[in-house]
Amino acid sequence: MALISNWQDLTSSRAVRELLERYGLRADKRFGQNFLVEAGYLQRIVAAVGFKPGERVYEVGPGLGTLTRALAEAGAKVTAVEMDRRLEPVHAETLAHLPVEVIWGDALEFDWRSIPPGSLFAGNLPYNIATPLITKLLLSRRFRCIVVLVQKEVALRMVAAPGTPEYGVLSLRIQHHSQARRLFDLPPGVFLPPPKVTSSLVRLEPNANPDDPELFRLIEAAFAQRRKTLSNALKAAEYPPQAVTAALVQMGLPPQIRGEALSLEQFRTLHSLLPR
Ligand SMILES: C[S@@+](CC[C@H](N)C(=O)[O-])C[C@H]1O[C@@H](n2cnc3c(N)ncnc32)[C@H](O)[C@@H]1O
Repeated sequence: MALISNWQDLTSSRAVRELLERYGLRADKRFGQNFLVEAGYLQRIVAAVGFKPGERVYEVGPGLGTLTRALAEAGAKVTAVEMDRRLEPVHAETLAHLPVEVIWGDALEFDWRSIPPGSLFAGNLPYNIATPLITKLLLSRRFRCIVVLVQKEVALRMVAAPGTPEYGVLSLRIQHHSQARRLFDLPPGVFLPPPKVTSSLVRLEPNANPDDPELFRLIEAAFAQRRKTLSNALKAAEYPPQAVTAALVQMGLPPQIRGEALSLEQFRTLHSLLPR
């Protein structure tokens, strides 16, 4: 049986099945393990990161090391955070002699503020941690580019415009901290095992905006009860109703407007008009 000697060796279902079998492993659902097994998509992900030769890329969830290896063979140094320790002996084969450092642990617990500003990120993210992880990456303010493979439904929420069903707190969080683009979709069949849903690649270019907890308290209150008017939703969260009404008038917005109709800019204005 051939050992893994380049990244293409990891890009077929058969090779990945053999590799798992050889190490007595099964993809573990609890860790969101769906391994990417299609070379063309991997190349497009590597290209989307846009690193210079020798630059470091931070990755979460290297899994068998497929994307990790593709990044390293394309000239990146990689620091990857992986939670599933069972993969350690696999990496000894798949990532041998490459400029890759693996940190074992939960990516949600990792101190992303400890890495240099202007860093790059790439990851085929486990579905269950995608949203909190992306939020943490943005709040760290350490990245100039973040490329993530997520469920299409999450990608649509990330890039949604006001007034659409997908628009919500995540869309506004992403917009506050970055410019986001959904680059392309990946069908379930390019993963092993195939997930139930389509995935999408999203590229974020973070800006320098710090967190604004008070603005996001307002936004969360506005979306806590989506079907209510903005005024009622904010009243329920104990914002002073008269001040909200006056602010809406000043902004030229109808009293019955719902939170989902407001852009980030409008939420910022509303926030500035309400008493602290
Ligand atoms: C969707 S797989 C991606 C594997 C590989 N990068 C690929 O593209 O084939 C997600 C990976 O994240 C790892 N993982 C799950 N939860 C994690 C966590 N909280 N912190 C770090 N890694 C995690 C899983 O063990 C798995 O290797």
